[in-house]
Amino acid sequence: MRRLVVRIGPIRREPAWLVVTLAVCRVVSRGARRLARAPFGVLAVVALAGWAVLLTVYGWRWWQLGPTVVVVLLGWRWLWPSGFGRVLGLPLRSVRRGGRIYRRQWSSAMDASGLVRVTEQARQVPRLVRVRSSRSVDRVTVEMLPGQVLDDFAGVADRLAQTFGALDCRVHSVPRRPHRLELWMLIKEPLEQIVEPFPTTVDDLTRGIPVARSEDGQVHRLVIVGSHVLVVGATGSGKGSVVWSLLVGLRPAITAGLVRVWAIDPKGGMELSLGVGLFDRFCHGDATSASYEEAFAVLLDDAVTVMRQRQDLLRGVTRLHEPSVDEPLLIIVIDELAALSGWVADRTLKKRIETALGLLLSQGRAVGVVVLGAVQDPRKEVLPMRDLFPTRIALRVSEAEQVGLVLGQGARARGAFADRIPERLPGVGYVVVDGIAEPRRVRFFYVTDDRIVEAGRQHAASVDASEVAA
Ligand SMILES: Nc1ncnc2c1ncn2[C@@H]1O[C@H](COP(=O)(O)OP(=O)(O)OP(=O)(O)O)[C@@H](O)[C@H]1O
Repeated sequence: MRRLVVRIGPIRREPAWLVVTLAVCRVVSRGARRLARAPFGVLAVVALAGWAVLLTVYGWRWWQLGPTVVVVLLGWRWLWPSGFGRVLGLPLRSVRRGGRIYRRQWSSAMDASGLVRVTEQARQVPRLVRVRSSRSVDRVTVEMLPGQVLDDFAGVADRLAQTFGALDCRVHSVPRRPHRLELWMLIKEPLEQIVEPFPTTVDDLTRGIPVARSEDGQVHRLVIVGSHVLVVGATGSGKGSVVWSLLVGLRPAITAGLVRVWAIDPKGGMELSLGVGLFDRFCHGDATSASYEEAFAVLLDDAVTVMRQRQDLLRGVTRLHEPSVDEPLLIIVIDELAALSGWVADRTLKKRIETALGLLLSQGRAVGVVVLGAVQDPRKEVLPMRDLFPTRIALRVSEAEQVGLVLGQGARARGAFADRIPERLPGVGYVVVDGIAEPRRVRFFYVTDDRIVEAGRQHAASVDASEVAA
């Protein structure tokens, strides 16, 4: 008798009963975990069980079960729509879209995109593992064939999007699963809505400050400890929202004395002055200074001095500084980097600024002196040290070539189309962190002027209160 077997990927073959049992166990345990996180879901199950007991005691009627379930589900959906969506709505949507759209066309879509391997013995198709849908994105997990890499899929992302009727397709690696990847099929623009800032705590300094929402609806965190951050974007692309999402999110750590901010605003203080309450030092040009670039050079030289002192202190003790009240993380915020590197007319000053910046960018992060810089134009003659920033963010840029200059060669081929971000979506951009293959598309928080001022006020009030207490 022939045994029924199910193909699992290109290599393994397992009996069907084992695959089905494992799948059922996975669905039940996932459902139970989701339910445990949804109080109304637990309540609904308890209510249904109670009702069933009552019906049994007073005479069980099968037809009564249907209306009971409907009433409970409607009540749940009405009273707690988000929990209902998470526990029931989205899993059902995942099953429906997974079956109707992806599984049905999978094999032919892989074929049409050149991802199928045909040998004399077999025709090997990358395996569709599962589909998880949110309202705007379908995350399709795929097991690649031996020898395939993420770039093979990234190269045909446009074709895959077109085949499955998505607006766009992004390819992401799966942590700790080198054989798998995720295709994020965008059903509708997930970053259309403005994102309100999230509250932060001191602990977020090490976990990463929440600064944005990513396409799958998750909060995106930016780790500034041990990393310089470069923000590039055309005028009006929302560079300010990146800077302020981070600085306002850092407010608890600033108040706790774990972070100090020195800010340089070459645009005469127009960009950063609202947050002056959060800064330890604030340096900007004005009409009365003959050469305000000199002031920028002094600030950068002082930062280099702090860096040197830290190096003496930490040499032989640790390779990565941990922020403390005695030795806080020092963040140098520079609103327009080009004004410091490319546009300085005085040659001596230009050299001095470039030397200080180069030293900070090449040696500062290990000892807790980091740079957060924004710039409109990423070309080498304007920003010679752009490669020294481990975290790079490209908001809307004007030309396709600029994407590679900011995010690294190949980033655009992996789906970072920063040149295609529409003007109506300021604050949307791609983030690349050294060591992580693919860029993430996110929308940064919309931080109003009032919030920035409020953050400065909160900081000042806490400092005053602690001084009075002392
Ligand atoms: N994350 C965001 N969400 C929604 N709107 C935003 C966001 N960021 C910025 N905006 C809006 O976009 C406009 C331009 O923003 P911003 O001034 O930060 O751009 P910029 O890149 O700093 O421009 P410039 O280089 O000219 O200073 C502002 O009107 C702002 O309200």
